[in-house]
This record gives sequence, C-alpha cells and structure tokens, in this order.
Amino acid sequence: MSIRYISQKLAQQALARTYHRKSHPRVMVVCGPGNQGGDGLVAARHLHMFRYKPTIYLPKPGSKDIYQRLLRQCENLRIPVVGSADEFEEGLRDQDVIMDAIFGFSFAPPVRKPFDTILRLLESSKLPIVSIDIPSGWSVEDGPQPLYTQPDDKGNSESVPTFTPEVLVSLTAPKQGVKSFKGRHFLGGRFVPDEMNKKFELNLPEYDGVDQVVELPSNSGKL
Ligand SMILES: NC(=O)C1=CN([C@@H]2O[C@H](COP(=O)(O)OP(=O)(O)OC[C@H]3O[C@@H](n4cnc5c(N)ncnc54)[C@H](OP(=O)(O)O)[C@@H]3O)[C@@H](O)[C@H]2O)[C@@H](O)CC1
Repeated sequence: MSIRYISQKLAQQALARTYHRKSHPRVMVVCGPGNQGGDGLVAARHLHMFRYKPTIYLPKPGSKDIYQRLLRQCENLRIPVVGSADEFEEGLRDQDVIMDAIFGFSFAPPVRKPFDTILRLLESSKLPIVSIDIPSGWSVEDGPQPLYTQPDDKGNSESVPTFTPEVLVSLTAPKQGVKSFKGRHFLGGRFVPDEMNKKFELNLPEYDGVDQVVELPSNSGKL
C-alpha cells in the first residue's frame, strides 16, 4: 500500500479526535485540485463511514484518474457534492466544522480564481477549521504571509486574507511554515523508516499502540 493511500485517512482520524460526530456531525470538506484535494475526498469517505455527515465542495475538480476515482467512490456513497461558490456559501450555514483540503505543499502564490473567494469565505466563517498538512494560503516555508490575487489585465491585484485553523493535521512531518501554529496539532504518517528519521533529524514522536495519528504538544510546530 502506498504512502498516499495510508496518509489520506489520517485527516479523518484527527478530526474525529477533536470534534465528536454527536456534537459536530456536519463537515464541509473543501477539496483543491491536487493531491491534497484527493486526501480530502478520502477523508470525506471515511467521515461518512464513521457516521459523520460530510458535504464535499469541489471548486475545481482534479483531472488525475485517481482523483476521479476517489470522487466516484464518494458519489457512490451519496455524499453530497457542491460545485459553486454560492452553493458553498449557502451550505456553510448548515455545517459544524470545515475540513480544509485545498492546498498543500505545492501551493504557489498569487492566488488564482476562484480560490480567492473561497479563502475569504473560510476566513470570515465562524466555523472551526481543520487543515490538512498546511493551512491553505500559508507558505510551506514561512507560514502565514501577505497574500494577493493574481493581477488582472490592468495589473491590479487584491489582498486575500489568510486564516488560522483550530486544528492542523501534519502529514509525515510538520512543515517549516507551521512552527508558529498554536492550535491542536496532530501528526499522521506512521511509515517513516528509522534510518530516514535519523538522517534528516526529523525527531518524529512515538505513536501510541496501533494509532495512526499522534497529538503534538500544544504550541509546538517543532518536534
Ligand atoms: N506527494 C506525496 O507524496 C504526498 C502528498 N500528500 C498530500 O498532497 C499535498 C501535495 O499535493 P500536490 O503536490 O498535488 O499539490 P497540492 O498542494 O495539493 O496543490 C496543488 C494544486 O493547487 C493548485 N494551485 C497551486 N497554487 C495555486 C494558486 N496560487 N492558485 C490557485 N491554485 C493553485 C494547482 O492547481 P493547477 O495549477 O493545476 O490549477 C495544483 O493542482 C501535500 O501537502 C499533502 O497534503 C500526502 O497525501 C502525503 C504524500
């Protein structure tokens, strides 16, 4: 089984440890077009299997075959999928928590449409947010930075707010840019060989029993 197939399930596990399905059953899973969006689709499927009520928002579905197949699995389970920003904004009124699976480590500013609108909606939402790997819009190296839209034909660009999630689920190892993160921070990806851990001085924590996620000490993006 590949790293991707294992790691995709971890976001659901970390969310479930923080937001119980009885208090927070409705989860809006916002999926980007890359591998992180694929992780979001797997998390949505697992949330469904664990009796949450996920809704998927796909502003720009990924074109890879695996992405399409992951989406098909969600559709087969009748997990609702919304495609427009209006539906998303409307749908947010009936949610308990947002899972941010928009951008991971391949995000490169400036922000292209329609993701500027989506990041604004997330920032203004009063709902708790669980981000996968790195909060969308943050720099993977430098954390939250001033963010702008791609310049229009006249060279004008607008500022786009960044948000800070309540919960972060780092995959494999926390990224440099989340050192300042102060919310609940989980790490998933119990598949790094000891040799690699030592060689790159990752200083990864021990996982308990057969757990696939481990909670990191509060206020510590650094291991
Ligand atoms: N690979 C692995 O081994 C593992 C990966 N894992 C997970 O995958 C994540 C990395 O996945 P990734 O590399 O596919 O890219 P990702 O961060 O999802 O987004 C790229 C997409 O975003 C888009 N986009 C970018 N910039 C943009 C902008 N300014 N404005 C608008 N759009 C923009 C860009 O779209 P496009 O250029 O196609 O329009 C592209 O398709 C990683 O963080 C972790 O979560 C785990 O499962 C562990 C194993």
